[in-house]
Amino acid sequence: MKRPKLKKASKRLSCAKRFKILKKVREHHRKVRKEAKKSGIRRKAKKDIGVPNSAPFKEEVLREAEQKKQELEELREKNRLAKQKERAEKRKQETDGTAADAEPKSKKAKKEEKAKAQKQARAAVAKKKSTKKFRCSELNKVIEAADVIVEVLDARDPLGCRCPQLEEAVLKHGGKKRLLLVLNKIDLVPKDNLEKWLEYLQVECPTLVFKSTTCLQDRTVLEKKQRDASGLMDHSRAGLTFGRDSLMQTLNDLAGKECSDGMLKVGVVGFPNVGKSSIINSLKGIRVCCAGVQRGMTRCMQEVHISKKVKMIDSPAIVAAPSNSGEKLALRSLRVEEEEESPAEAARVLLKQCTQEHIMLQYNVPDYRNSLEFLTFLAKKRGYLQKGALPNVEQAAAVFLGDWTGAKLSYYSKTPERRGLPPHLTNAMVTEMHRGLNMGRIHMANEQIIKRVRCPNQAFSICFSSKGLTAGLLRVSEIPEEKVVTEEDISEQTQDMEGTKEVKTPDSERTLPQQTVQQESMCKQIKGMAQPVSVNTDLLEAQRNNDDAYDFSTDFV
Ligand SMILES: Nc1nc2c(ncn2[C@@H]2O[C@H](COP(=O)(O)OP(=O)(O)OP(=O)(O)O)[C@@H](O)[C@H]2O)c(=O)[nH]1
Repeated sequence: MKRPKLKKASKRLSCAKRFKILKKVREHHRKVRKEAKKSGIRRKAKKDIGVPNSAPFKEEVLREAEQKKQELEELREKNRLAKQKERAEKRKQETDGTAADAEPKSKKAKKEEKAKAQKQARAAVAKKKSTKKFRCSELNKVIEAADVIVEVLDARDPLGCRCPQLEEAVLKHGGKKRLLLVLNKIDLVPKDNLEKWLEYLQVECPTLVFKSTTCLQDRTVLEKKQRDASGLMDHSRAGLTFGRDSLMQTLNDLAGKECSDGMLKVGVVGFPNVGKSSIINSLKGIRVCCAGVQRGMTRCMQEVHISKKVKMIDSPAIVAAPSNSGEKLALRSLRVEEEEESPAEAARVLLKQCTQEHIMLQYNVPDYRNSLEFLTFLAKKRGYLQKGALPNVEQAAAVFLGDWTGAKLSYYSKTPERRGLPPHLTNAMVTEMHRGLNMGRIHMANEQIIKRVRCPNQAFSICFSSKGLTAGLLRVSEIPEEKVVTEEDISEQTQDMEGTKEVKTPDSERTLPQQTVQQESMCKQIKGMAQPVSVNTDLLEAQRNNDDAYDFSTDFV
């Protein structure tokens, strides 16, 4: 039997199917909109509903609208043309450099010139401050202003740090100015040696031992650390100060006795890198003066209030007299500073004053025949290499010299046999220097400090033969004129150097070493601008003798 036909298919759908369709539609619309947006088709503009026929004055309204439309179009066209013109002019100015553009340019140039002039002025001031004459005049100002002069001595070579001219300049005031010796860096010398030196110096002048903190931070860093919960107190060896109380007590005593206005001015003087600034920083408890391995960091006098009664004055280092022997000058790298001697030469002179075994032990290098070999070993060991993986002897020498004035190397000098007072001191002066000081308390404090401080073992320290007092220049007139290298000189020299580099002569064998020597000397003069890259002339020699050497004129096509 045939089945009856159904009336009509039902439109009923399951919900899932219905939602699926709706979703698909939405997606499709989204896609269309996206594509329309991409192709720049805007939404359909709203249809103007026009003016209904029933409106009164329909004709006038339409005419007015038309007029407005035309006006708007004209304005748009005008703007478009003006913009076009402006753009064309700008382009023209850019290519031709017309007057319109020259104005902002000249402003820029003026600004640049001003900045350059300011930079030059600053450089000139910095240069002036680094001259020996300026340093000397600043030191004289400190001596003049201070009631007490603290002469800082590096405990590793106390005699070499004493300047008879300075002591004379202080003592000539006949008791109005007091002189104190402070034996700093006591943590770098063996205890026995320190005690001997203290005994030796105390006979001539009141001496206090001191160990400065070498890792102080400035106020901002300190405050930040205090705020930070993890900021713990620095109890490391470098962070400890010894001798602060003793020195402060002595200065407070002097402030009570010597000072009428209640504020004792204490000038801190000495040769470069003996630790003048570090002592002031240690007394203050924060980093107020610049201290560091670099020589001659302090250039101007700087006053620091330590307490209500005591004010310290940091001073630039004493200028050493050129009449001093090479051995004395080498230790504090004084001639290297003036670029009168190369670091390698100063290192050679210094090595001659030391026992070879001690140097080998300290630097952990094998037996060496001469200073050059030692420096080569040191350069290899520390990885100071230059082009072609050759040991950089000059760098090794500079580091070696830095060690001798820095904060780590342990060496000591033996006390000389006493043969009376030095020529610049008299018995009356010595008595005057000890007047009013509680010497018993100072001795006790010194002993206590020596007991507490951790000193290196004599067996691991370098024994060094000191060459005695170092003469200094205290009169500005005695200092010879220095040639101040200006920025112009530098740029001229650099240009010359570039010129020398460009010279091409057929006989390259002769010109190459000459160029190198010129460049090296120039580089030495332009300190800080470039690192001298020394060329191993032996290598060049070897290349010249090498028959198989690559010939560019024949092999290179
Ligand atoms: N181990 C040790 N190092 C110290 C001590 N005092 C200073 N130093 C280090 O010696 C170096 C020189 O210290 P400075 O305070 O800059 O010496 P300065 O005499 O003020 O130097 P200039 O201002 O350049 O003349 C720094 O690297 C200090 O960390 C000390 O008591 N012990």
